Amino acid sequence: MTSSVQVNIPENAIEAHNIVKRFDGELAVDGIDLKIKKGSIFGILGPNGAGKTTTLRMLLGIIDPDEGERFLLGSDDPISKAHQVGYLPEERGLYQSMKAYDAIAFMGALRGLPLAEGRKRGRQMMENHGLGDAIDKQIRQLSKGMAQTVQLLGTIVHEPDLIILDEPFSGLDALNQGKLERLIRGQADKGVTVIFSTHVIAHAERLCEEIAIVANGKIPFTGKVSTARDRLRPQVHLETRDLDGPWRSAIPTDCQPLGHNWHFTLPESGVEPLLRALIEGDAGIQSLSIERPGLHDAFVHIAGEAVAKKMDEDTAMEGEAA
Ligand SMILES: Nc1ncnc2c1ncn2[C@@H]1O[C@H](COP(=O)(O)OP(=O)(O)OP(=O)(O)O)[C@@H](O)[C@H]1O
Repeated sequence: MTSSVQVNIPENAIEAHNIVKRFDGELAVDGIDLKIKKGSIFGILGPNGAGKTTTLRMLLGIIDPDEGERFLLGSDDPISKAHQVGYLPEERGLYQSMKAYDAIAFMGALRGLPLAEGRKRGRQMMENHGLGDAIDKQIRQLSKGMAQTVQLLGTIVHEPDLIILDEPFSGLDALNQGKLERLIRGQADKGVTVIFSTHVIAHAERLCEEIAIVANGKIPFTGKVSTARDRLRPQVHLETRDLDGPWRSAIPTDCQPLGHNWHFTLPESGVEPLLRALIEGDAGIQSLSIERPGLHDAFVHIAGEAVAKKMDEDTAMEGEAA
């Protein structure tokens, strides 16, 4: 019997220290560090092949890292915590001949929930998620989106403390993606930790307080979405009546107007000195907007153009396939 080490890290659902995984000598995950707070929604963001699934599998204990260590709910033996964890793998699949509510109960039973209780909860959950008409239907009779929702309900039917979802939005239409976002928020509101991987920046931006950006088996950034965005300075878009005047010194010297429009990075001194100079210098402001960069811009800055382009292509390809 192997003994497991319990560490007291109450604030973190997951900790990984320098975990490495090679397949046939090739590095799939190259020394990743992660800390994921309990009760948070955490996004693992990166293009296909970046190492997201391999990382999740190591965190769950489905595969072991070649190097490094990871703790799931405080244990270095993640499998021992399986009853407290819900996992939606990237490969979807349910027994086609099972009734929908039974499929949910079956998944719960695999995580220790008595079948009768799973059936009761399965029926209730389907009602609550607008699938009341499909409760007694076989999986093969459901649409792809409905089957995926049933699988997701089966992932959470045993009321886990930690939910790990691998590309949960893949293959869902916009309506079902919205429903899934609400379900994830609802779980987090109950104090459940939700970790999901995605190659769609918008989902991470809408849902997560914290993210990890994964590129080529490494994590070039992990932390708050707002911290990632703050790595880039806001952009100023200004239209002036005049083209010259004392206010001109407030605009970076290398910025040339396009007609009467100026586009530049907000100077370090911030918004107020700029506004004061424009007003007191009588620039005749026709329009002014100051835009904080979004997560997409931050992603390009952190992961590089090539990785961002690959991720945009993955998203576009999926859109075509859906
Ligand atoms: N079982 C395996 N055997 C060999 N190579 C693997 C195996 N699993 C993953 N890899 C390789 O490891 C790298 C990382 O794959 P991984 O599936 O973790 O990426 P990902 O970011 O989850 O992308 P995707 O969403 O496409 O699965 C890829 O080069 C992949 O081909």
